[in-house]
Parts: sequence; C-alpha cells; structure tokens
Amino acid sequence: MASPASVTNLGSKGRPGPLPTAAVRRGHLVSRISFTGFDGVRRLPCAPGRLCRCMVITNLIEEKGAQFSSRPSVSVKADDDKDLLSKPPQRPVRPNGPPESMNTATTSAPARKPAVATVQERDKVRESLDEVLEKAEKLKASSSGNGDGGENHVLSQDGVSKPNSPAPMGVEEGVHSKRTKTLKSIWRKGNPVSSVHKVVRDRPRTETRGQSISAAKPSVSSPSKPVPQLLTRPSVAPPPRRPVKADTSQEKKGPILIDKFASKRPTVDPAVAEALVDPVKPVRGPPAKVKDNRRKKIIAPAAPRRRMPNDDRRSVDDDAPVRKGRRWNKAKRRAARLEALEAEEPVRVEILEVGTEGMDIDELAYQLAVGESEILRFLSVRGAMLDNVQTLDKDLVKMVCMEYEVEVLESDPVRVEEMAKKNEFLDVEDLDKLVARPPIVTIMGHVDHGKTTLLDYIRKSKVVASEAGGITQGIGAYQVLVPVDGNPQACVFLDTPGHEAFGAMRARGAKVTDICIIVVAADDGVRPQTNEAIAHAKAAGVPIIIAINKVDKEGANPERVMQELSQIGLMPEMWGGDTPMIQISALKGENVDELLETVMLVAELQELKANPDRNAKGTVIEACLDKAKGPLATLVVQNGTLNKGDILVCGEAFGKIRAMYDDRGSLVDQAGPSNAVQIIGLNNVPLAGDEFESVDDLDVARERANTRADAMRIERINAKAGEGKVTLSSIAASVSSGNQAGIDTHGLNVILKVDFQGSIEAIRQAIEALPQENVSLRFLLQAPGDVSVSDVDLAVASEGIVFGFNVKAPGSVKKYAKQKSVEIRLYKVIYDLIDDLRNAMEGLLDLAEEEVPLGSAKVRAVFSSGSGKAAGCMVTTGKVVEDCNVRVLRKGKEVYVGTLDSLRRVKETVKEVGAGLECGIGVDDFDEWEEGDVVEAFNTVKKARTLEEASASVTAALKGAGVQV
Ligand SMILES: Nc1nc2c(ncn2[C@@H]2O[C@H](COP(=O)(O)OP(=O)(O)OP(=O)(O)O)[C@@H](O)[C@H]2O)c(=O)[nH]1
Repeated sequence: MASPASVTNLGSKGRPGPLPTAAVRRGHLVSRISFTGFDGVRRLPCAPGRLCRCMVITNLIEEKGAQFSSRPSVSVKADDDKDLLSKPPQRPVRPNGPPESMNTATTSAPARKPAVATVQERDKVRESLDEVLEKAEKLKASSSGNGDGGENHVLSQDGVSKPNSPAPMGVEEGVHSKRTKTLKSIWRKGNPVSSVHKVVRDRPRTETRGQSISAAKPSVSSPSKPVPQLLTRPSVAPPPRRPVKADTSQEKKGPILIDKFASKRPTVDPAVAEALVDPVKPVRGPPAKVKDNRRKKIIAPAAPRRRMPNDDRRSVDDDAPVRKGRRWNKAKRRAARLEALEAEEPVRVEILEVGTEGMDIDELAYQLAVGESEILRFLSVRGAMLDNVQTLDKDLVKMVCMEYEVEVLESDPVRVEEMAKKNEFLDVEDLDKLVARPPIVTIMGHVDHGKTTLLDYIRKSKVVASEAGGITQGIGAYQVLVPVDGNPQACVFLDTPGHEAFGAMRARGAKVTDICIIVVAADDGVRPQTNEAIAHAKAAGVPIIIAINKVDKEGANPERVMQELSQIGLMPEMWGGDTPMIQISALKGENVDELLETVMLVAELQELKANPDRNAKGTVIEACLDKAKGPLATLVVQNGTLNKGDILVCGEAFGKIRAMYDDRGSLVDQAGPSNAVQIIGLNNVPLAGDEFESVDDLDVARERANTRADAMRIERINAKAGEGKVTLSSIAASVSSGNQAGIDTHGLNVILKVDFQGSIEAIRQAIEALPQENVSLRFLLQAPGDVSVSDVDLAVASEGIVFGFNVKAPGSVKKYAKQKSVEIRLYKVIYDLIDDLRNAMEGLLDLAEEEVPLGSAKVRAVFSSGSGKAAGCMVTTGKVVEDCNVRVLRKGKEVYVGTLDSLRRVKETVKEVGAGLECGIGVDDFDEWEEGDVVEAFNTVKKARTLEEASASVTAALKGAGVQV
C-alpha cells in the first residue's frame, strides 16, 4: 500500500520528486493522486480514501511535532475511531478531497471534481483539521498507553523511526521467535551465537506472499541493514515508515499551515519507490471494489472485526486498506509467521543441537534444507517405518544428520552428580568422596549366538597367563585387564545366568551391571532372546554395546543385523546413532580387542564412581548351598569396601563373613568397589539379585532379614499364588467355556528348592520340554536352599507341591508339611524330578474317550416297529452287539451317533449278530432310516492321556472353535 510519505515523494513518472505543494494546499492533491494516479495514467495500488486521510493526518502530526509516525494514526483512525469516519469534522473537507475520501460512501464522485478553494472553505478546512489534530493527539496518547497495534516508534540516531516494541505487529514477532529457535537449535562450527544469527539473517530471502504492512516496515526504516527474510516483498511494499523529524517535541505546537506540508516531506526510500512502481505487482481489481468492501464495513460497524489469516493475503494482494491495530490478532500474526517460514529459503546448518525428545520431521527438514519426503525416504530405506510419525527420536535425527554431514550436539549431557544420585547404591554423603571404579559388564544374547565363546576368549586372552588357570569358574564373575592407552585397566565380567525361562534373573543381572554386551550372531540376526536381553538392559538403564558375532561364518550378514537392531531402537553409531556395534568373531578372537576398548570407552563416559570408605553395599549374583561350607554367595560390591568379619544382611539371609574368595579362588580380606567375591558365613542361601549391605551388629542384621523374609512371604502368597501366565490353555478355557471336547485346563503350583542357582536353570529348561497347554506350571518360588517351614506355608496358601533337588527337608519341616497336608518330593536325579512332575501334571488331566470298532452293517429295508421305525440290516464286517454305540452314515456322511436300543434276529432279541447274518436294529431317538445307510458299531473306553495327546486335542478343539493356534 502506498502511503502519504511515498506518494508525496513520487514524481509524475513514478520517480521521487517534489510534491506539488500548490495542489496540496488546495486540497486537490490527494484526490487527484488517489484516483487518477500521478500522471493521470497510473493508479496507485492503494485505496484512495485511506491514502488521502493518511496523508492529511500524518502531515498534521508532523506539523505538530508529534513523535509518532503515520501508522498508529491510520490504524486507530481506520479501525477504532468511527467518529472520524462518519462525523462532521471531515465533511467540510469533502470538496477538497482528502477527508471526504475517508468516507467511502462518497469517495469516488467528489474525488474527481476539481475543488474550488475559497477562503471560507479554507477556514472550514482549518477548523476541521484542528479537530482532526486533537483526535490524533488523543489517539496517540491512548495508543502509547495500550500498545495496541500502534507500536511506539522512537527515533533512532539517524532519525529513522523504529519500533521499540519487540514484536509490534506479528511478523516481527515471527522473526523474533525464529531467532530464538536459531539460538536454541542451530550452531555453526566455530561461530559464536551472534554470528549464527547473522548467518541466518543474511541468507537470501524469497518474497513472502501476503506480506503485511508491518512485515515490510524494517526494510523501509533501515534499508541499509540486512533484511530479515520475511520482510522482503517489494511488490507489496508496505507504507514506508518515514523518518519523523528529530525535533518533534509535543510542546512545539504552532499554527497549522497547510503550506508547510510540502517542506516537511521526507525523502523517499528508492526501494519503496521502486516497489510502488514495480509492474510485477499490479493493482488487483478496480478501486471501486475495495470501496464496496469498505462500504459494507461502514454500514455495519458493529460487526465482529475478527479476520482470518487469509484475509491478510487478500487485502495485501488487493492493496486494500491496511488493517491495523487489534486486527493484527494472534491468528494473523501466526499466519504471517507461517507464511514467512514457508517462504524462507532454507540453508543447511552445520551443527544441529538435539535434545532427548528428538525433533519434529518438519523442523529437521528445515534445518537440513531438504524435503520431509526425502528424509522419510532415507529412513525407510534404512528400515525405519515411520507411518504417521511426526517426531523422530534422537537416534534417527543423528542418523539423518550423518547422511547430510551435519554434526549433532546433544543438548542434555548427563552430569556425573546426577548419575550418582540416580544410583541407589550411592548416598548423598558419598558424592564428595567418589573415586573411579572398574566397569561391571554382562554379556547377554540369544542361545548359541556365542556368549560363552566370547567370555572364554576374553578370559583366556585377557587374564594374566599365570592367573588364568586359577580362576574359579563357579564364582560367576571375573576380572580382566584391558589395555587402555597402554595402561591395563580392570574390567569385571559377570557370567550370565543364561536365558530361556530366566528372564527375572537376567533382569537382576542387568541391574548389577554398568554395561551390557549383547551378542547377536551375524548369521542369525535378532532373535526373541536378543529382544528380551535388550529390554532388560534398557529397563535397567544400562548402556548397550552390540557384538555382532560370527562374522567369519558363511552367510553372515552384519548389515541385516544392524538394520534389525535399528528397527527396535538401537541405531548403530556408524549410521549416526549412539549404539556401538562391533563386528567380531569370538571363535577366532577377531575384533575382540576393539570390543573391549569400546567397553572401556563407554565406561569412561559413564564416569563410574564409588566411595570405598564406607560400609559395603551391593548385589548377590550367585548363591548355592555347599555341602561342606554351607550357604555360599557371590557378591558384587557396588559401593564401599567389604571386609572379612563384616556382618551382612543379604535378602532374607544374614550372617558374619567367615571367609572371602576372589575370582581366582584366593582367600582375601577385602573387596573394594566393583569387586566380586564369594563369601561363607550366611545363615541361609540368598537369592541371586538380592541386595546386601554390611551392618553394625548381628541383631540388626537378623531383624532386617526377618522383616524382609516376612515381607517376601506375604508378597509371594498375595501376588503369585494362583496367578498363572496366559497360555494356550487359558485361552482355550475362555473360548470354549468347557464345551469343547478335549479341552481341560489345570494349573500346578510348584515350589522348587535346589542346591545351586544354576540347577534352577537346568530344571526349568528340562521342564520347558513338557507340553503345558493343559496343565500350566506356576513356579511360586525357585531358590537354592533346604526346604523350610516358609516353603510349606507357601505351598499351603497356594495348594502347591514342594519339589526339592539335591536338598534336604529337616524332620521338623517334614512333620509340619504332614500336618498341613503338603507334599514334599525330594530328588537326586533331575530326570526323576521331571518324570514325577510329568506324572503329576498328567494326573490332573481328564481321561480321554477312545472308540473301539466292532463291526458294520448295511440297511436293506426300513419297517415299522411299534411307534417308531427299525432298520433291516445285513452285518457286513465284525459284529453288532447289544447296547453298543452306533454311527449311521449316509453316502459317507454321519447322520446319527447314539446307542443301539434293540437288536433282533427273526423277532428274537439277541446279544450280538455276526458278519453275514441279517438283523433288525432299532434306536430310540432315530427313525429316519433309509435303504443303503451304513451302520458302524463301536464301543468307547476311557483312557489316560499323555501331556502331548492332551495338547494335540486342545489344538484340535481350538481349531474347531475357530481359534488360530
Ligand atoms: N564360526 C563361528 N562360530 C562361533 C563363533 N562364536 C561362537 N561360535 C559357535 O557357536 C556355537 C555356540 O556358541 P556358544 O558360545 O556356546 O553360544 P552361547 O550363546 O553361549 O550359547 P548358550 O550358552 O547355549 O546360550 C558354538 O558351536 C561356537 O563354536 C564365531 O565367532 N564364529
């Protein structure tokens, strides 16, 4: 939109030039320019009425020395001060054009009339202008008070009016928010933040559609400065904010001399002038249309003035009168911001800062200056399925950035103190006494993927030769020395408890560890237990290092493994993620050193610390009952120092340490942080995963152990008794409600006591071979140690059976069990235990009915017999016997199954009829005999089923019920 300032500086050819002062004086200029253009050919792309009024008011204000530009005046006048639009003070000016032109209802015709400036009329004009001036001053005062749209402008050094509000008109706010974002997320290598701004601001801008008056303001007010991107559309040049005269004190009010207007004219910015004459932005639509729109508004001034963002575009494109003030509502500002963002020409950043929450795809695309679809395509090639995903997690962002060679900075480095506080083994008092400790590493993974081979290789290659032979295999942990920068550093590896049905124990193992190596065979890929191991490690918040093993094998495909892992949230470092993945051959020892170095690097980043000068705390990683030594427990010290003679509480067990052995089987007196030792002296066998702590005296230890034992007992009884996992049989039960033949479901609660923790795994593995579709086993407790009274209590509460393997049940416990009618079964051989368990499970199964065929007969005639009908048959095979079951088949299809009620031969009732003889057969509830039917005679017997047979019948029954199995 053109403005008074720009108009007054344009010559008749559209170039800057002097304003015809005389015409202004006569009040002609505005109307002439507005409606016929400067030279009578070219029309201004601006609403004439608004233009005229702007000019008059602006110049009046300038004359009065007001310190605000034309914008607030126009804004308030146009929108808020209806008086000015309709009240008489403007009327007297009407013949001269400008004021009248504000009233759109009367604009066009009078504007074309040449005005006759009589003295009287001029006086009237002066009077009316006085009034206008007063109003302008009032409005100025009010606008400066509420800040509404009429942004306060202050004079800069060079006399250029600049907004002193941070975001006066929305678009500037958009710029502001953009800058904030830039600050937060964009960093450029070697550049300070301020230069980042500069880079962003200086980059080339494209034109912005729908640019509003305020959007263009800065380009006018400081044309020599870099133009913010969204402030650039010359063809929709906003009203230039002309510099207001520097010395414009309110007090300096002189008489209003219209003649002065010309001399006060500011010089026009050439860019603005060009914008105004720029032919690429022609006026859209005739002025009359604009006038009509405005007329509507005047007719209904009370109508809501809220406008949609699109209206901006239309009004700017049409060069309709600029709406200001509160019409610049939030929606409008947002629309302007969005448009500006759309129109920006993105420049790829060099460094991108990303938080843990990741980043929206559109934001990432913007920062990388690529299309969203390109990013999505790239990710889908990498195997990431992102349907309906709006936000990429940190790893995906890194991966994409790596592709575009953009460095990623993580915005939230975890401070060691925070980590320390998170670790439950550290107390607040420890924080200022922390020293570095070796990492504790666990190796997990799917069966046969090479865990043991890797552990063996590490053990053989990294334990000092003289010590290797002395390592006690049973301790479940050993320490190796890994050279880091030439210095051997300690690293503790835990023997993992295996996998299969041992999820809970593994979860405990992962909790103890600082780093988890997950072994994935390159020829097999991610398997169920790989997922399980990853889940445990993630749940425990343990960093994961992937060892892609067996790369030496034919068919090895490490890329596929990486792709599979990336799909479950582990993005390889080499793809921009943060999960180290090392390709190794555990068998040949290839790259195992690199794996260990990575372990140490990750450990270093974790800044693992502990306070050795305090009582010991840690976790039991293995426990067993030794016939000679009594309960044995392997402990990992996670904080403090454990000493021989310390009194420990260890889950439900307690006692004084009588002896301590390290991983080489040597007696030791002390174990510091991260050390694993085997101890003797507990009163009972603790559970792997139990936490331990050294306390001051035995009484405290006993009390705490008993409290814990009670709590655990109640927990087991309440939480576990009667609880079964969802199995096929439970589904079957719910589907069939017992109506389907062959489905019978049962649960067997088991309390398993063993000599070693490792035996549990062996027994569980063997038990897994038993089909459990019909009888599900619920292990309420599986622990090392002799059978105790509390085990019997648990069996009572859950109606379970106590199985003991290589353990004893003291006489008092046996007596107690007898009183409570609890069965204790003790075994020395694992297969005996399994066989008995199988028998117990099969004993719960319903007996199956089995058919025994007798013979068959063919129906030759049908005749009446009493109230019903009977079939005259010839026995073709076997025999038909009294009271047997019969099945009637017609053309191969079964039409009846039931029991034979009468069997006759020549009117005589007989017990059986053999092959080759005729007989009469009658069935009570079946009369629809037909010649040619086949009668099959059979008996049924009840038979015990094996678990496998029961399982097969369940499967068949489920299929019959339409359940997919
Ligand atoms: N070719 C090749 N074979 C390997 C490699 N690592 C392990 N194996 C073989 O894979 C098989 C299983 O290895 P283990 O180390 O027992 O696997 P595991 O994961 O410990 O198995 P479980 O203890 O049963 O869970 C063995 O026959 C190993 O010799 C390797 O890097 N290359």
